[in-house]
Amino acid sequence: MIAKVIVDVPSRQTDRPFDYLVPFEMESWIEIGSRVGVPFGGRVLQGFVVGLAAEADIDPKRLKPVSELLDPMPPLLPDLVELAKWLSDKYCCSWTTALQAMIPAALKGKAERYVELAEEAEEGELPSELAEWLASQGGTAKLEALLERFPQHAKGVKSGLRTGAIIEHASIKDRLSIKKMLTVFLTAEEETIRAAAEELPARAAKQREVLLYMLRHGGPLQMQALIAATEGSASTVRALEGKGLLELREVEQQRDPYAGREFVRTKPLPLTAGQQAVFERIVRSVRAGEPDTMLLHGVTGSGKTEVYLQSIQYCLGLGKQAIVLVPEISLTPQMVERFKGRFGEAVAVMHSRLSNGERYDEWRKIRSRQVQVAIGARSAIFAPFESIGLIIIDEEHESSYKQEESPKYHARDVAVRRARQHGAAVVLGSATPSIETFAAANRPQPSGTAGGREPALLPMPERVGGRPLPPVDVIDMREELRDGNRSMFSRKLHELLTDRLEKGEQSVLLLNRRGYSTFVMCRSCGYTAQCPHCDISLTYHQKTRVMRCHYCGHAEQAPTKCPSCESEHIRYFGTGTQRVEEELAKLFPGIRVIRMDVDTTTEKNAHEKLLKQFGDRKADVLLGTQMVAKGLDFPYVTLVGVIAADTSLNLPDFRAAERTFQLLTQVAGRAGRHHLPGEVVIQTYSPEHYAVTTAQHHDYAAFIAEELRHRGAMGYPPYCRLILITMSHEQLTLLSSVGEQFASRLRELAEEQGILVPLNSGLSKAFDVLGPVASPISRMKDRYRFQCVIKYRGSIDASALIREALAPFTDGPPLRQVQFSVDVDPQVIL
Ligand SMILES: Nc1ncnc2c1ncn2[C@@H]1O[C@H](COP(=O)(O)OP(=O)(O)OP(=O)(O)O)[C@@H](O)[C@H]1O
Ligand SMILES: [Zn+2]
Ligand SMILES: [Zn+2]
Repeated sequence: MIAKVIVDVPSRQTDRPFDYLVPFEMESWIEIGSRVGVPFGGRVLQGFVVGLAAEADIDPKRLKPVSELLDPMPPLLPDLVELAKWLSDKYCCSWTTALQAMIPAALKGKAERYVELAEEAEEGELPSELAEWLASQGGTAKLEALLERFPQHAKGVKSGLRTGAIIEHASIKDRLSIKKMLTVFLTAEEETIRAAAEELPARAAKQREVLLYMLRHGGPLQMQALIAATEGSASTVRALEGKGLLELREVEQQRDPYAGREFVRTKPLPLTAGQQAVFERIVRSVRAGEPDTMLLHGVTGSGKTEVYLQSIQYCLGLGKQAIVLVPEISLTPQMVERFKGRFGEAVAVMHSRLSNGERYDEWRKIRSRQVQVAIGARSAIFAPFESIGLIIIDEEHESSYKQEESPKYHARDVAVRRARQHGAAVVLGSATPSIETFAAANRPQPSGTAGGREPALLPMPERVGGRPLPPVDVIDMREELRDGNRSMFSRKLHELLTDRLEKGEQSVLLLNRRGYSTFVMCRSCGYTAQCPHCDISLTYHQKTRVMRCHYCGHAEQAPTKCPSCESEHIRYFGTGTQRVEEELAKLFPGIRVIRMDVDTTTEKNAHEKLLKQFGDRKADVLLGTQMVAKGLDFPYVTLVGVIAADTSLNLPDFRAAERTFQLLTQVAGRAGRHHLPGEVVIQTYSPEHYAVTTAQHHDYAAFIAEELRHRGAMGYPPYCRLILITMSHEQLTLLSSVGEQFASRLRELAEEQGILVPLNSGLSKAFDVLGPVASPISRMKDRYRFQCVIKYRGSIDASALIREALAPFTDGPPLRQVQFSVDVDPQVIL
C-alpha cells in the first residue's frame, strides 16, 4: 500500500503529495488524515496522509517507507483533508499550511533525533568516554544531548555514524503530551476491603486509614489527592499495593478549563412568535440534511442565542453535531455559561485564552465523540466532527472571523464549504450583518431549484418581551467646545452618569480606539518618533515608558528631550482608557470603574473576573474598548456612552463606515435589555455622518441603502470581490521592477481568458488589476512594500489565475526572491 503524504515544509516546490510505502504492520492503521513521520531529504518530517493507493507513481525502488505512525486515531478526517486542499487553492497557501491550521498546536510535532550504540560496534571505534556514557544511558540518547555533553567529540560522532558504530533514529515528538496521573483503585469489593482493613496490625494504622478513606470516597482517587487527604505517604499506598488491596495505574487526564465550575442547568424558554418562526425555518433545513445558508438578522436583545440553543438541541436529537462560532472577544463567560448551562458535558469550548494543553484536551473531546457541540473562535470551524448538522456563526459581521496570517481564510466561507460537505445548515446571526452577507441573502434564488428554495433571510426585528430599543442621543462635541466645555464628557453624558450613580444603576462607556494610538510628538517642532525599520509611528506605553513598533516589535525608551530640536515639550498624545478613567475619578469622586482593555486583560481569566465583578454590581461603570461592545447582557445597565464615535470613521478603509455603524449599534444594544429601560449617548465630531445618524435611529436598512450607493460608486464589495497582493524586498528598484512584471503577467493571463475588463463596464465578468503602488505602510522590518489590488466580478477562478501568475516569481532562488503575500477577500487594504 502506498500513502500519499503532504510533508510539513511550506514551500512551493514541496507543495504536493509524496509517495511512501506503508509498512505491513501499519497497513490496518493508516488512513486518510493520519499523521506520520516520513524520511525527507535526510531528515524525518511530520506529514499528513492525504491519499492511499495500490501503486506508487514513482519507481518502486526509490520508495521509502513511512517511518512512524504518530497517533492511533487519525487527527484529521477525510473531509478535512479535502477542505484543506480547497483552502490552499482558494487562499493561495501551501497545502501543509492549511492542514496545520486544522489541528491544535500541541500536535505540531518536532523531529527529535536519537543515537543508538550499535551492537556490533567495535572497541575503539568510538571515543571511549562517549561509548561509556551511551552505554550508561541504556545504549541510546538524544543526539542533541550527546553533542551538548561532548562537544569535543562531534567529529567522533560523525565518523561513528558513517561507520555504523552508532545508528541514528528520528522520531516526531509532540509539543505536548496527554496528561497522565497516578490513580489509586481498590482491587476488591467493599466487604473484602473492610475485612482486610480490620485485620491490619495496629502499627499499620495509617494503611487502615487509607483503605477506609478509599471506601468512604467510593471510587478511584488520584494518588496525590489520597495522600493529601489522609496525610499519608506514597509508601503507605505502595505497601497496600504490595498486599494486593490497592492498584496503581496511570490514568489519562482531561485538562478541563471549566473544572469545578457549576453551570446552572437551563431549560428551553417558550419561544416568542418571532423566535418560533425562525426556529422552525432553521429546523426544516437541519432536517432536510442539505446544505443551506441562512442569515438571522435579529436586533440586539431579540433572543438570537435562545434560537441557536433550541436549534442545536434539535440537531443533536438527530444524532448530528453542531459547531458554534463566536468572535474571540465575545467568547465571554456569559456565552459559555449559556451553552454549558443548556448542554452541560456535551460542549467543548475552544478559545485562545486556554493553554495549549487545555485546548488539546478540548479538541480530543471532539475527536473522540465525547461532545456533540463545539463552541469557539474562528478555528473551531475545523472541529473534527463526523456528521455536522448545524453551523452557527454569531456576530457574523465581525472582522475577527478572517485570519490575518496564512492561511488567510474567512471562517464564514469555510463554514459554507464545510456545510456543503456534510449537508449541514449554516446560520449567520447578527444585529448588523455585513454588507456582503446581507446582499447575498437578498440575492434572488437561482430559478429552477426543485420546489423553490425558502428565503435565506430570517428577520427578528423586535426585542424579546416587546422591550423598546433604547433612545439614542447624538451630541456634537464641537458645540460642547463652543459652549466652553473642554471635558471629554458632554454635559448630557455627565448629567446621565450622575443620575445613574444616584440610582445605583450601571453604565457602559466605550472608547472607540480603532485607528487611535498613543504616539510621541514634539510640540515645538512636530517631530514624531518613528520605527527605524518600518514606516510607522511608535506606540507609547505609559506603564513602562517604552515606545514600541506594532509591526516588528522594535522597542526603545521614550525620550525626555526632542531628538530633533532638543525641546523638552515632547509629549505623548491620544486618548487612552486610562485617561478616561482618571477623568471619571476626578469628576465623580468615589465612582467605581472597571477598565477593560488590552492592558487589564492580559492575565488569564482577567476578562472573566472583570465581567463577573461588573455582573455582581461591584462597579458603577464598565469602561473599555471594543471589548465591551458585544454580547454582554446585564440587567442593570441602563446607560451606554460612546466617548468618540468618529475615530474609526476617518480611517482610509472602505469599510470604515460599516465598522462604525456596527460598533455603535452593538454597543447601544447593551442598554435596557431587561426590565429597566435604557438610554444611549453618542459623542461625535461628525453628527451628520450617515453611519452615526442611522445608528441613532437603529435603522439598518437606511444604513445599508446609503452604504451600497457608496460601494457601487467606488467599486467595492459587494459589487466586486477583492484580492490584495503585497510584495516586499529590501531593494526598492528590484521590488518595483518585479512588481511591474507580476502585474503585467497577471494582466496577460486575464487578457487570454477575455476577462480583463474594467469593473464599470457593466459586463457580467470583469477583472481589473490596480497597481503596483507603494503599500500604505511602505516599509516594514526594513523591507519595502508594494501592493496590487485586484477587483473582479462574475464566475472567475481568480485564485487560480493568481497562482498561475505567481509561479515564475516564487520558484526562483530564494535569496533574490521578492516575497509575495496573497490576501483573498481582505478585511483591510491598509
Ligand atoms: N423566549 C424568551 N423568553 C424570555 N426571555 C428570553 C427569550 N429569549 C431570550 N430571552 C432573554 O432575552 C435576553 C436577550 O436575548 P439574547 O441575549 O439571546 O439576545 P441576542 O439577540 O443574542 O442579543 P445580542 O445580539 O445583543 O447579543 C436574554 O436575557 C435572554 O435570556
Ligand atoms: Zn522637537
Ligand atoms: Zn518596526
